[in-house]
Amino acid sequence: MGQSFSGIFNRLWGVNKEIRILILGLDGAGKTTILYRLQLGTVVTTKPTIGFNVETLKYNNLTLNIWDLGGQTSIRPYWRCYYNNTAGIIFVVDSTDRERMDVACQELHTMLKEEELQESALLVFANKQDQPKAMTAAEVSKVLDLTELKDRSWSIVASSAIKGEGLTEGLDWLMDVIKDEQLQ
Ligand SMILES: Nc1nc2c(ncn2[C@@H]2O[C@H](COP(=O)(O)OP(=O)(O)OP(=O)(O)O)[C@@H](O)[C@H]2O)c(=O)[nH]1
Ligand SMILES: [Mg+2]
Repeated sequence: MGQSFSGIFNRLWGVNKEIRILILGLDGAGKTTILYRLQLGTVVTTKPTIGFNVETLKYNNLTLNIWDLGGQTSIRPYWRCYYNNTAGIIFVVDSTDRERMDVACQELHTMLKEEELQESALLVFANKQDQPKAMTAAEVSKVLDLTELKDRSWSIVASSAIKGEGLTEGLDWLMDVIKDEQLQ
């Protein structure tokens, strides 16, 4: 009996449901490229984002509202205006940008301290893996201090937005976690 109820809930979860996802990270990390790669399946030519892009993506029976925010230093203070009601955060790192890993780490942990994001799951993309000098996902995980995160579902996935690798895998993980947490 219990099992059949949970089966019904599982199937009903997501019907007409809207899920809010934020894509954050330093400028040039590949956020906008990832957003449109996920939505259109192609690589688009981007300009630095001033403000945000928001797109709707159908994922199974869910509607994902994905907000891609500009990552330049001067606009990072505005990220917090978008935190409310966020189910999942996608934090994108340029894995070749070794000089700014400490800045990425700082921005990530500052953001995760915000009250409004305490319930949000975190997916990190160690992006630009097609580049020979890219740090591995394990190396990025270490410099970002991800193992220090407590009481939060998180994962790091190696990706290349240009080649389209890792993106679906990452999104699948994020949606599974959000579903599990909302069904509890
Ligand atoms: N080689 C490689 N280049 C990438 C990858 N993803 C994005 N880029 C390139 O990196 C540059 C910046 O990408 P954007 O998607 O505009 O970066 P962004 O994070 O949105 O940057 P802001 O809008 O300034 O915050 C572009 O030239 C992209 O083509 C990747 O996986 N591999
Ligand atoms: Mg952008």
